[in-house]
Amino acid sequence: MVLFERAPAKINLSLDVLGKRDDGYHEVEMIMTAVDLADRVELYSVYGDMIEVSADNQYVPNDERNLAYKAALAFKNKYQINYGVRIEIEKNIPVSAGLGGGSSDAAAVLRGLNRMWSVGASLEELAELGAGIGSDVPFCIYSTTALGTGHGEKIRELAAPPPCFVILAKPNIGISTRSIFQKINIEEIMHPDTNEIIRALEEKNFSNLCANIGNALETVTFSLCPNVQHIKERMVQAGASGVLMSGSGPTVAGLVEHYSKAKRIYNGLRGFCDEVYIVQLLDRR
Ligand SMILES: C[C@@](CO)(OP(=O)(O)O)[C@H](O)COP(=O)(O)OP(=O)(O)OC[C@H]1O[C@@H](n2ccc(N)nc2=O)[C@H](O)[C@@H]1O
Ligand SMILES: Nc1ncnc2c1ncn2[C@@H]1O[C@H](COP(=O)(O)OP(=O)(O)O)[C@@H](O)[C@H]1O
Repeated sequence: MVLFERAPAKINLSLDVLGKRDDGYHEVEMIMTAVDLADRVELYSVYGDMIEVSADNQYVPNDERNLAYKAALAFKNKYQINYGVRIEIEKNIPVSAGLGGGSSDAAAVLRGLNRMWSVGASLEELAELGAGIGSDVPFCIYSTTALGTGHGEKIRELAAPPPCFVILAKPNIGISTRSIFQKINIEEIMHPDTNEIIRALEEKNFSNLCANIGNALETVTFSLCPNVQHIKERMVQAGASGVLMSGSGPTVAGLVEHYSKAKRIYNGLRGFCDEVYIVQLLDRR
């Protein structure tokens, strides 16, 4: 048997850090929404009790370090499944980019194995299981628009953003989420107004949304990688209505209402930045 799952990337519309916790994580408040740039995850049932994983990207490990492997192992343990699975991942989401690609692959494996082995777990149960794999996995189980609290794993669905185009620009550097969190100085960071963003989503007010989006981790990533700040400034100058870094970076996301403007900004950034995409939001509620 073979089945496939789409694993969409996410962007942050906000990311606020409220404080450091005793378990080493940071208490966050962040709004995320899924976009239509996605990995393709194929699941093959195989004889025996093995988990095999392969991804067509040199930066992604093809062993038990792969988040998709971890998801399959967690699923088999939780539901006491003795079957084997081969996971093949077509990577389209840039790696270590702040776009949640690995987390989305893990979430896709949980959803897919739930179908393949007819376990009948609810999405809430899969999200709870996913929280043990990574902070972003619960969001990726739903891949809509949501507020993430705790260390990001507590998910509350929000109203969908107004339809828009998003330019994603990723410079050729990978960012370690852990190292960015380690360097935060809580006294120095900016705090986006999460409630204003939620209100803008509820009112489908594009300009208020763009005026309020923001990411507390930008200060840290910009100081380590000034190129990320340059890309943000270029997008603002080029006329994007709202611009912020996604997650811990280095991808910068620019929001615009019309495709023609997205295309102009895209053309201006290519040649200056290695990977540039125009994507749309997945959440069309
Ligand atoms: C900050 C976000 C925003 O989406 O960054 P990106 O990965 O997208 O850049 C995510 O929540 C990341 O989630 P994820 O990539 O799953 O990270 P995890 O494996 O849970 O955490 C990696 C490491 O980052 C630090 N960490 C992560 C989340 C958090 N709320 N506080 C932290 O301090 C911890 O040191 C942790 O060991
Ligand atoms: N299936 C996977 N896809 C991408 N990266 C993975 C995967 N499994 C493990 N990783 C590792 O996880 C790290 C973060 O990857 P990724 O999820 O792309 O970053 P981010 O959370 O910044 O979007 C990388 O070091 C990568 O090698």
